[in-house]
This record gives sequence, structure tokens and C-alpha cells, in this order.
Amino acid sequence: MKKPKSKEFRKRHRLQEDDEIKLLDSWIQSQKPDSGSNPMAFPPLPSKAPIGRLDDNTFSRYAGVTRFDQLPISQKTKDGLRGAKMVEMTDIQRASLPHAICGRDILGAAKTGSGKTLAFIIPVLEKLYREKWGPEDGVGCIIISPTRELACQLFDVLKSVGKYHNFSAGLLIGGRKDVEMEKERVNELNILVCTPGRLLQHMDETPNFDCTQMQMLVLDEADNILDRGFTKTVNAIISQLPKHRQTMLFSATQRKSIQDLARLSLKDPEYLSVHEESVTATPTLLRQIVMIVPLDQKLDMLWSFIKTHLSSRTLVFLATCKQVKFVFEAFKKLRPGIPLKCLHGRMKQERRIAIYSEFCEKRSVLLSTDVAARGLDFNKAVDWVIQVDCPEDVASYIHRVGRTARYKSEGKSVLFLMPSETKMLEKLEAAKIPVHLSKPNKERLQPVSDSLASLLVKYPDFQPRAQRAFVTYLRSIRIQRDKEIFDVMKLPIDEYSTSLGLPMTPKIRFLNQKNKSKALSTKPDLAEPEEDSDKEITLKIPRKKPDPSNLQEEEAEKELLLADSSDEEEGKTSEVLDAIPPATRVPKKKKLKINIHRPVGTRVVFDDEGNALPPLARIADTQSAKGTLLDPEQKAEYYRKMREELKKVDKEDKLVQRERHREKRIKEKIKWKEGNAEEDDNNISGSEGNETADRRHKKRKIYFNSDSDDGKQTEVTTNGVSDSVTLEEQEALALKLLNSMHS
Ligand SMILES: Nc1ncnc2c1ncn2[C@@H]1O[C@H](COP(=O)(O)OP(=O)(O)OP(=O)(O)O)[C@@H](O)[C@H]1O
Repeated sequence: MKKPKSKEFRKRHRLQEDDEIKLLDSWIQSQKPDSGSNPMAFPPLPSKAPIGRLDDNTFSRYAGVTRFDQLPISQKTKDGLRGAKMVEMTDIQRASLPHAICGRDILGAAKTGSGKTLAFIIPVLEKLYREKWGPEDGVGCIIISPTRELACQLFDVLKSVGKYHNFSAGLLIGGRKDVEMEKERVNELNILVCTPGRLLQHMDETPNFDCTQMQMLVLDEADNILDRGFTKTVNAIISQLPKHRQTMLFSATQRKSIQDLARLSLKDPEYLSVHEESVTATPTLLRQIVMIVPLDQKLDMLWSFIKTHLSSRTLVFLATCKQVKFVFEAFKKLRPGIPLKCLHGRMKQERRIAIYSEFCEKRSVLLSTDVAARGLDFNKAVDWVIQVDCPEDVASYIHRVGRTARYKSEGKSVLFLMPSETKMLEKLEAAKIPVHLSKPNKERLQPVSDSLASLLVKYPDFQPRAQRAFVTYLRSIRIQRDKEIFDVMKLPIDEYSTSLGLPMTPKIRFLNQKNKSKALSTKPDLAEPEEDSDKEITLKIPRKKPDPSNLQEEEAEKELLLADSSDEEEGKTSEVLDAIPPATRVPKKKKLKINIHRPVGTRVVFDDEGNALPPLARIADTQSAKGTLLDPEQKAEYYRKMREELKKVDKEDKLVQRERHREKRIKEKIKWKEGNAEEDDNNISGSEGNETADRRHKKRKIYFNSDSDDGKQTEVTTNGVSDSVTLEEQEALALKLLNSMHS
């Protein structure tokens, strides 16, 4: 048992701390532009270069400062770092720590595995230490991570480096059942490490949740957090945080979006991109291979790879949860000879954390969706990263491969590209990512499709899983944003279905529709012009935005709803239902069907006898109304006219709408003025009324309108209605008021 410290000891200790804080504060003061002194043997900060890269000069000034113990930080943090065996700083730590400790806003960018975590954990601890933050001060810093696993990892680093400090810290992530307990304690925590959804949940639901004193906000994987999946949640969070704070954003693929900066109210931030001039955007010790693999051979390749790398720790990325589940279950049954694990956003939280820890500890193959793509360190022990499905963009590629070759360790990655996705190679090259194109060794290929087919026969309840994997993969391709790379129509659908062991290709509604429209467009003579126009409009309908971070969005929502989705079969999409062969399909409740044979938004025009005219008849009148088919030129002319007409109609509609709005506004104004006048009359009539009238006058604020040069003031009432009053009128008004007050 630890011996309790004496009162004398504690007092001495406190005094020492006070002295230390004074010294640290004076260093920070000395970094201000007009200060001459530098009380510590530490180089002054470089002159500010917001949104610019660090120049060589900057680094040479820091040449002598390479170790954590040379930094102006507290002894407690230094001890914590020493305990965690952190001695030398990495580039991003050297570049950003001095600025961050001084309280500046930071946009930090550095390669994956280069130590960005410490670049924000240390300033968090130091800020609260210098402010002498205690339990009664409540939430002082908030660190937000896009995924739960990453939040756990950040929390571990915080605990290890900050173990000599006295701050309380909490991990707030979705999927945990103890939310009520969290609600009771959250106000006592000084540092919150959280996912956006859970933080917002506390902001919304926890009584007295107070972060008005918060000093520092950190977004790890900032580009991801500020991305579409979290937009609403993040905006809602930001709106509840104090404006006066230090904000730090870190990512390996940092953006310099002005919009982001404005959203987060960053003040003159330091953009510290330490590897911007580097020859490669990925770690130097990472060897990256690309193989061209047809869709129907991907599982064969993956199986062969696993079988031939039984002593490696391998992380495998697949596009969807259903694929991960299917491949995991199927391969497990086929016994590859190495433990298999799977990780995806639909698993229970405890299981997710357990899998993550197990994979850190033991050699195995982890099949995962993009939940494991960002930030996770896995004890720097991943040997191979295999991307079975192409990442949605270059940033996603960088983060996925970044799970290996971390901090001075080596790593290898393989990307399977389908022949239709080779455009990705150009994009990788343009982003300074050096990849080696390698041909699959056909002799070592171990086909697995036949074994999968036997499995599906042996375990019939396994078939829907394969079907779901099939459908969700195609769907994931369909909703990808980059159409140069991803084209669902180029995929060998039947072959892919067979490769999953399915006896027949599931029917997919969206593919059928696309095929149909393709057939129509390739047979112009058979296609009715009206159907053509329908098709044109259908294709233009904006789709739901592709959502690569779908999982994360789901997570944010899940965290909000507290619905711990149970990993199982609910939530089938309509395409999934389509995929199940008609015989096994559960009949759906019949829906009221409305047949619409014209494009939505087209106006129906009637002729003199009251018959509806086809659109063609209205524009190309006689010839087409009589059913004559149009040649291509006429057709183009027809479309042009149709578009013009639609534009005209649209304009007219808008005008009418605007007029209606105006009338409504005028009516409301008149009503309001009438009501006000009545109130004034009533108020002025009695003695009580006089008081109210006085109060009303007092409530009015008077602003000087700097734009007006005639010396007039603009009076703006709290109701927002303004009128002009001259100086004389105001003096008279003031006199009147004074008189009435005296009498
Ligand atoms: N100064 C250091 N000395 C020794 N090890 C370090 C140091 N800084 C970081 N590390 C180790 O390097 C590994 C990667 O660090 P970290 O997870 O912070 O990288 P990152 O830049 O945040 O990566 P990502 O972009 O993937 O999130 C970790 O295992 C961490 O413990």
C-alpha cells in the first residue's frame, strides 16, 4: 500500500508546481511577437505562417530540440512520456508541439503512423495543468474521434502519458449500455474522448451537461469528422461549444478547406504539414503492390493469399458489412489454418473492442470494413494490408494502407483492382503513392468457388448471406461518387455470383432498370420519344450521395438513437429482398400502385376538345402529334424546345410563388402594426399604461448609423422596425421623458 503523503510534502509539492507553472507561462508570454526575453533554453517560435508549409528555416531553428524533455512542458507529462518509452520526437511532434503549447490553433498533417496522437495529447494535458484545472472546473478539453475503436486507443494513450496528472478523463462512445452512469459523471470529467454521436447525445440529454468552460477542442481524423457522414452532428456540437477556445485538427489527409475553418471558427491557424515536400504520401517503409484481379477471382486470390501467409498478421478490407460477414463465416468453415476475425460497424460494442484487442495481441487475419481504416495502431504489428475492394478515393487508400508500416516499422500492402478500375492507378500516381504492379501467380492460385458452392448446399441458411454479400457489394459500387473508376454496369455479375458459390444470380432491381434503359437507348427506332424523355429525367434525378463513411454515419445515428443494432438479419434493403429468389421470397404487403406514365413535373396540356396532348404534340405540333417518328435532328430540336418550355414554366411558377409570399408578408406586417397601435393606445390611456410606455421606450436601443452623413441616428427597436429621428427630435423626446419622470 502507498504511504499517504505528509501535509508538508503536499505543500512543498504544490509550491513546486506553482513555480513550474509560472515558468511555463512566462515562456508562453515570451513567444508573443513583441516580447524580447526567453526564460528557458528553448528556441523561440518561428514567425507565423498560417496556411503555408514549414520551411527549412523553421526546422533548422528547431534542430537542437529533438527530445520531449527539452520542451517547455510539465515534469508530470515528461515522466508520463518517459514511462511510455517516448524520448525522441517525430517530425509532426517537433513542428506542432511548441505552437500548440502556446495556445495556437493547429491544422496538423503528417503521414500515417507518424505520431500525430501525441501532438495533441501533450498540449491537452499541458493546457489543463497550466490552468490548474480541477474536478470542480468540469469539462476542459474534448477530443473527438470518428470511430469507437480509435476513441479507445486515444483514451489509452491519454491514460498512459497523463498518468502522473490528476485530471479525470472519460471515454464516451456509442454502443455502451452504461449511458445513465455516464450522465451522472460526465460533468465531473475534465477530458472527454468521444465519438461525435455520443457527445451530442450527452449535450442533448444529460441534465446540466456543461462545457461552457471548455478550453480546447481536438478533432482527430478531422477531414473524416468534417465529412458528410457527420455534418449535422458536428454542426450541432460546435454550436454548443464556447467560441473562445483552442482548436486543433489532425489527419494524414488534412484539408485546407476554408469552409471547415469557418465552421470551426479557427483563428489564424498554423498549417503544419510536415511531409508535404516528401517524395511519397505514404510511409517510406511501406511496400505497396497492386494486382489486377477480375471480380470473380477476388475470393480465390484472397483465399490463396491467406493460405500462403499463415505466419503473418493480415488486415483485409472489404466494401460492406455483409461481405465481411459472409467471407468470415465461409472461410472459417473452410479452415484456412490461421485464426480469422471480423470487425464491422454492426457488431456489438463489447465484441468490437474485444476483437480489436485480440488482433493487437495475436497473429491472425482480420476481415474488416472501413471502421478499421483510420487511426488504429494495432500495436504497430500488422504485416500485410489487403484491399480486396477498391477504396472510394485516394485518401481512403492512404488511411487503409497506413495500418501497417507505422513508426519506423516495415509493412506491405496489396490492392486488388478490377480491370474496370485501373483508373485508380493514375490517381495514386498523381497523389505521389508509389505502387508496384504485380501479376497474380496463377500456379499458386487456390480456387475456392467450388468449396463455397458445396458449403451453400450443405448449409442452406448460408445462402441468403451470400446473396446479401452479392447485393450489397453491387450497391456499394453503384453509389460510389467517382464514376471514372466505379461502374456497376461493367461488372461480370453472373461470374461474381458463381464465385460466391451461388447457384443462380440474384435479381437486382436497379440493374434490371439500368439494363432496360440501356436496351432502349441502343434501339432508338423502337424507343418512344416520350420514354426517352422519361429516361433522361430519371437519370438526372440526384441520387442519395455516395456514402463511404456510411458505417460511421450509421454509428452516429445509432449512438443517437441508442439502438445497438444486433448484427442480425433485420434491415434488409429492397434490393436484398429482390435478391432472394421468388420461390423463397416472403410476399410483401401489397402496396397501392399508381401508374405514372409521364415524367414527374411535366405539365399536361389539353386540346380544344379536352383531350390530353402528349408533350411532343405541344412542341413539335402537327407532325409528331400525328405519330410521325422524328429523325435525330428533329429529336434534338424537340428536346431543346421542351427544355425551354419547362424553363419558362418554371420561371412563371417562381414568380407567382414570390408574389404570394410578398402578399403574405405585407398582410402580416399590417396586422402586426395594427396590433401595436392598439397596444400603444391602451398603454397611454392609464397610469399603469404610462409605466409600460416608459419601459417600452427604455427597451429601445439607439445605434449610430455610420453610413448616414446627415448626422441622423437610426433607431432600431427590439422588434427590428426602424425609423429615422433627428437630433432635435431626440432632444425633445429626452426632455419629455425627463419631465414625465419628475412629475
Ligand atoms: N515520439 C515517439 N517515440 C516513439 N514512438 C512513438 C512516438 N510517437 C508516436 N509513437 C508511436 O508511433 C505509433 C503511431 O503513432 P500514432 O498512432 O500517433 O500515429 P498517427 O500519425 O496518429 O497515425 P494515423 O494517421 O494512422 O492516425 C504508435 O505506436 C505510437 O506509440
